[in-house]
Amino acid sequence: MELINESRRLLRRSADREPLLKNISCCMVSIPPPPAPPPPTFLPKLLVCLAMQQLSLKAKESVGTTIENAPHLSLIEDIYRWLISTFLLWFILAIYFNNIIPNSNGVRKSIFYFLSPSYWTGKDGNKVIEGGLCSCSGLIPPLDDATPNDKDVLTEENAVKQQAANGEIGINVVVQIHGLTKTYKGTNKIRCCKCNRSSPYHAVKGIWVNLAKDQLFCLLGPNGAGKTTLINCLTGITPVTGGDALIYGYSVRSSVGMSNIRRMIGVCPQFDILWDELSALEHLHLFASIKGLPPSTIKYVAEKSLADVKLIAAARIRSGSYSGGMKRRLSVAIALIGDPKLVFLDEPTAGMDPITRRHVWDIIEDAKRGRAIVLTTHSTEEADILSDRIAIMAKGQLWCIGTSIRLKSRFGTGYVANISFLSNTGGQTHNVYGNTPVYNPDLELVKQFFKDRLNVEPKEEKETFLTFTIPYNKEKLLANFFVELQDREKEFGILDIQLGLTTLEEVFLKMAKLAELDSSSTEEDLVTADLSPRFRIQVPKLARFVGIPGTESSEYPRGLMAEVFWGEDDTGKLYVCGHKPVTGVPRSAIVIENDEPSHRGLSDVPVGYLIDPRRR
Ligand SMILES: Nc1ncnc2c1ncn2[C@@H]1O[C@H](COP(=O)(O)OP(=O)(O)OP(=O)(O)O)[C@@H](O)[C@H]1O
Repeated sequence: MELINESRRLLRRSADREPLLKNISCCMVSIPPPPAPPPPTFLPKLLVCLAMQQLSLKAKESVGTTIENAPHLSLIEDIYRWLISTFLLWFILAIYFNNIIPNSNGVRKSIFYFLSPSYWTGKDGNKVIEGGLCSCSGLIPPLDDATPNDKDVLTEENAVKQQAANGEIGINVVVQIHGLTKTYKGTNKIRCCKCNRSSPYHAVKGIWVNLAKDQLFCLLGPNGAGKTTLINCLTGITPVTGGDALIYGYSVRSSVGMSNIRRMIGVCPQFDILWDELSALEHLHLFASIKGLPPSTIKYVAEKSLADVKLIAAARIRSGSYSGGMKRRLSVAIALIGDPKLVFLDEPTAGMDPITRRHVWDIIEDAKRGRAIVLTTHSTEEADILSDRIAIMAKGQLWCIGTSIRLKSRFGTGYVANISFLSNTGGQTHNVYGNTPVYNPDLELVKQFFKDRLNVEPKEEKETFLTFTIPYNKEKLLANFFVELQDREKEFGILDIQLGLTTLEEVFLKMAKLAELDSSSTEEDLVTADLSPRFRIQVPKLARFVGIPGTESSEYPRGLMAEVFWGEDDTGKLYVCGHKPVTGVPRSAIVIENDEPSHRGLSDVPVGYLIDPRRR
């Protein structure tokens, strides 16, 4: 308004009118002769203001003229033409920038993507790329072609490779993953005239696996194993860097394939993607419409889905006010709506109470029919109950694959026998259900019985129970052993005997440990530092006082040492950022660790040893 008032004031001054008109005619086409509009500012909002102003001014002047002769109408037409053209310009720019600016997953199209014919034809080749606009991506180091450590993973890999070589996909196979690799590029970002480089990270390292129809395939793994990355690659959220995956025969590497895949899949992402302002019912209506359900069925389908996930009572409440568990249930309902042929559930029951979780398990169990489900979870119980096949993933690789029983029998420590005893309080023996005096529990006798017959010691021992782990090689003895144990129940004061396989959790922990050991054997735990022009050594990470090997002399019989200081670079890597002057190791100092350099160092640079100069 200030601008309009200012322009009015200017217009009143006839001396200023001439140059102002010139200005206007430069910037706005076909503007009729005076009275001229105020100076253009190129803002569409202002164009509307101008139009309104002109309309009110001219409406007064046009009193008594016919509508055709009204002089202000052509001006308003021009202004609207400008509005439409600027709208189109902004709209096209919005689409362009939306495509070239990286999304939350760092994925974008190339700057000249619109020049590629594939963009317009929809044929293959219209690929997305990763990285920021102002960052130069580093080179991706090649991934070593590692052979799986586990024989079942290797068998699966060979079977898929064989099928891929013959170009065949089994009748029941829904997803065929061909050596899928995902490497997050290290980027060089320029910040404050400084170039920060982050190193590339192999999140998924060449996975070969077939996923079948009517089955739930579970990916178990510790944090950062690469489960979500694998799902993101299969759902097209993030582009793969190597290998491929065929979903119902369509490749995830092709944009056409991906658009066909998207029509067949349902996804429950790890983090709920919901609109706070919409209710559960509105969400389901929206997704049902997007998935192309006939409008006449949408209401019924949406209400049924809500009933399945027990959200009927909250159907019309805005999702912004839902609890975490309610949001997860809504996300599960969204993933299953529209009868998708393949469903990805990324930690679907995270944050749910045990009752709701069990209810969602029933829904997932029912949903298996006629489709394949890929589930990631941290709950071994959930994996055990729901899965037809389980793969344990760590450090981007599969460490084992198979049914729950197969994994337990291959990687579990054996059978677990839990023997519960009657409680023995205050010299009186009681049945746990009442006060009826019963036989005295004799834990020692039972321990001896296990020792004599199976040669096993209790793994856990409490006043009222004993737990034994029985190795698989004793399997043949078990039938007679437990018959005898049951016969002597009263003599031993046993209340209950339970025999089971080792838990999936044990298998999970074992695999996670194996992966950890494997990576720590290859990861660097030494940092090279120059303690002076003379002394270049490898310093154990976070060491404070470091002895310099080979510096013993008559002056310093225990050699030289330095106190070092640590810093972290922008990528989180530790480096020696400083040190105190090199001095002799005090006589009283204690050497904490002095591994042979050949065991720890990978180069010719000697490895410093840890010392504590203050301890005596
Ligand atoms: N956009 C990204 N850029 C760089 N590294 C990433 C990116 N996304 C994930 N990573 C890294 O890839 C690895 C695998 O991450 P991912 O989220 O797939 O693990 P996850 O198994 O799903 O873990 P969680 O169980 O915690 O969800 C992690 O080390 C993570 O830091």
